[in-house]
Amino acid sequence: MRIDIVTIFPDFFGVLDISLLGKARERGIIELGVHDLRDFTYDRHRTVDDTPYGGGAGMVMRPEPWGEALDATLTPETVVIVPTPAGVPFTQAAARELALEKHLVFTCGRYEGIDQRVIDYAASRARVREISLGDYVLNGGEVATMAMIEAIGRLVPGVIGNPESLTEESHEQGLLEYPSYTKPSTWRERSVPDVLLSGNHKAIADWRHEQQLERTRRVRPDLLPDDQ
Ligand SMILES: NC(=S)c1ccno1
Repeated sequence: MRIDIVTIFPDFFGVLDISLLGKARERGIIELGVHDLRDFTYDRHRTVDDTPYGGGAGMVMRPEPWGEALDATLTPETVVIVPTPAGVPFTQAAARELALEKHLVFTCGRYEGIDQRVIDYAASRARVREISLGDYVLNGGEVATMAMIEAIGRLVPGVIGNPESLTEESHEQGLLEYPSYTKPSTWRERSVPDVLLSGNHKAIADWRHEQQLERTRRVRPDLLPDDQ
């Protein structure tokens, strides 16, 4: 997979050189390109924004630099991801789908957002997904892009050493994950549930599933299937 990010804060993504994604890049599983939107401007001040038509507070990102940034990154296989509070909620299912794509371009808006014609133009050349991390407003798309790259990148085939470890995580089966424990068996007078020490694999699996249901009922009843 190749990922391109267009942003006015390219240094923000330096952290993607380390950890799991850093290793995936070293192994050639994921390629990453970070592009400074100001490199697609030609005025002395490298201007990327201007006042909104129709008035109103704040500034809007100009279409011209974005058009050139898209020209430099789009391919017929690209999925353009626009982080925006006005987007479709991001889910584990979306992360799984996007992890199978060949090329993602993240467009990090700032100010009051990107001129709408940029999104419309992008949609004439590639698939575009406007995605929200949640019902709250950030100062720009960079934090959301980082979170999505983490969620998507770890699902790209070959990135996680043991794919089985992905199957029992929260939201993978539509339920929240069960509680986990490790040594010591007793810590500050709190002991690990006896079933986990029993060696009875069926009893452990049943207990874990029940814990998933109980935690999901308590914390996220909206995720429960109707028959649970
Ligand atoms: N909620 C999201 S993804 C967002 C992007 C920019 N501001 O909020």
